Amino acid sequence: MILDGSALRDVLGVEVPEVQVSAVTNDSRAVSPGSAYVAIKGFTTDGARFVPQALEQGATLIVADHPIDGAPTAVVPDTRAAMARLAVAVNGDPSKDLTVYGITGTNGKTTSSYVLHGILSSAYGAAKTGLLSTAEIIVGTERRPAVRTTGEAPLVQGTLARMRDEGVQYVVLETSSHGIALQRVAGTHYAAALFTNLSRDHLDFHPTMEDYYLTKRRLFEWTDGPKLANSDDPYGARLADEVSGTLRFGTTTAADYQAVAIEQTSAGTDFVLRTPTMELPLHMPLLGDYNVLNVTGAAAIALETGMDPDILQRAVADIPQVPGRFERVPNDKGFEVIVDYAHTDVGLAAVLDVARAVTEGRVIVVYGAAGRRDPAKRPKMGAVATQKADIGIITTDDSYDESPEAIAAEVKAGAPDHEVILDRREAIERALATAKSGDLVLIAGKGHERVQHLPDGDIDFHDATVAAELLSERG
Ligand SMILES: CC(=O)N[C@H]1[C@@H](OP(=O)(O)OP(=O)(O)OC[C@H]2O[C@@H](n3ccc(=O)[nH]c3=O)[C@H](O)[C@@H]2O)O[C@H](CO)[C@@H](O)[C@@H]1O[C@H](C)C(=O)N[C@@H](C)C(=O)N[C@H](CCC(=O)O)C(=O)O
Ligand SMILES: Nc1ncnc2c1ncn2[C@@H]1O[C@H](COP(=O)(O)OP(=O)(O)OP(=O)(O)O)[C@@H](O)[C@H]1O
Repeated sequence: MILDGSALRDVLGVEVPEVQVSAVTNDSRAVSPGSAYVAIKGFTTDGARFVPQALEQGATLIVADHPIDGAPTAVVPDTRAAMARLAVAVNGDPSKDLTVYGITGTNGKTTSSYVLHGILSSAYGAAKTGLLSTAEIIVGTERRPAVRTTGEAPLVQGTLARMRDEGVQYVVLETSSHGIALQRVAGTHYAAALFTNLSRDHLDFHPTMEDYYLTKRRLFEWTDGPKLANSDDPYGARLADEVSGTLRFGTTTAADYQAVAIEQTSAGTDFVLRTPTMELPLHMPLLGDYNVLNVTGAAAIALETGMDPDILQRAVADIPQVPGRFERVPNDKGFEVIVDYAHTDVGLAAVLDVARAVTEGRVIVVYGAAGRRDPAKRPKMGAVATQKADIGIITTDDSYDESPEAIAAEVKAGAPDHEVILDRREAIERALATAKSGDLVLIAGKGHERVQHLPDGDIDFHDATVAAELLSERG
């Protein structure tokens, strides 16, 4: 849509010069003629520095929190809020025509999002469904890798508009706390919301756990339709108490949607979903207690938004592999090689429990901790790996500008017996060389990711591909 001066004044609620705007971005490098460039004061730099580039590339309007000499500027009190409002308006408020399911929580967002997307695709057809997630953005049958969990508002609203225009109806929007706090999803109409759990993470961004929780709670405050919270989790139980209309899911009798009679089989997991009105036996191809919770939440939201139970039952049986989540690397060596995205102490503990449950042999884990993020979790990850695996090799995750040696030393503080091999390929190679028939090698931390961020720059690295290469080199 093209917004003229008067439409822009309505959207922004401030004085705007007589200009026309057909797109919006906060990245000067992405400005095309007719764009509004929103100059955001970021955590590392000030977007105002890039106004000359934006103008040179054809920006017709600058949105900033202060007047900018020689540029047609709208001065707003909050640039991120203004960007969200512009992104909604310029894309014709796409979420009002879609059924958007928001999924938030510390662990299990991506898995729950894929599970719900898989269920919706089987029930309503792939062409009718979409997904914005950490791993991929899926529009109908087209898939592409995502850059972050919840992109900036122009990406979110632009993708929702494309979905609307291509006939998609049901959209799963993985919603991170950064996404909520930095207004990346502001103005989105959520038809339903799901909360998986909350544990220590992102404390480099949120000053306290309370702030982290309250940020996630906002998603539930915005949602008019069905809201489901995991009542096995203390924060989920609190959320259900605090936001009226929230239903509970979990494995205890406190839950409105309760998973009972859980049995792991070699082909997956069987359980019965006890709902307020029926008992629905379900079989899913996924392993692990946490996936029972992920599927229970997704199934509950599907039923609460009107899905037929028989259709749901078939859809759950057909849930596809989630990229990088307990992903098997096929091989003929007699041991299992699994890639998993677990990158917190809680996630690592959960996936190591699954690894232990499905193997008769030893569990060998290759793991590390990322740079920039909450350093307090590093020794905790070491302690969890020591407690739950037979052999541990500490390696480099995404260290960004932090020293890989220093991060590994912090992890090792919790795992004094674990060897440190900083080169991730070498660490994986050592684990594969150590494994014997019946063992399970778990490569944890990076899941679906295809790039490793290191102090000297980014390199291509995809755990499943590297493991497959090393396995074939071993003959
Ligand atoms: C803390 C955070 O989220 N930061 C994001 C934020 O950075 P920022 O606001 O500090 O931006 P900045 O780098 O200081 O730059 C200021 C402004 O100048 C602009 N700029 C900059 C350079 C240039 O040449 N031209 C230009 O216009 C930038 O686009 C930005 O608007 O805006 C940038 C542009 O969109 C993001 O790239 C950046 O994500 C960083 C890289 C990041 O790592 N974010 C992570 C923490 C994140 O968002 N994670 C969550 C949660 C994941 C989870 O659940 O685990 C997610 O949703 O992915
Ligand atoms: N419900 C859950 N509870 C605890 N751990 C889980 C749960 N679901 C998945 N996990 C573990 O956490 C890892 C990350 O899962 P997933 O990618 O679904 O979470 P996420 O919330 O999307 O993470 P991120 O926000 O970092 O993208 C998985 O690989 C698995 O090991």
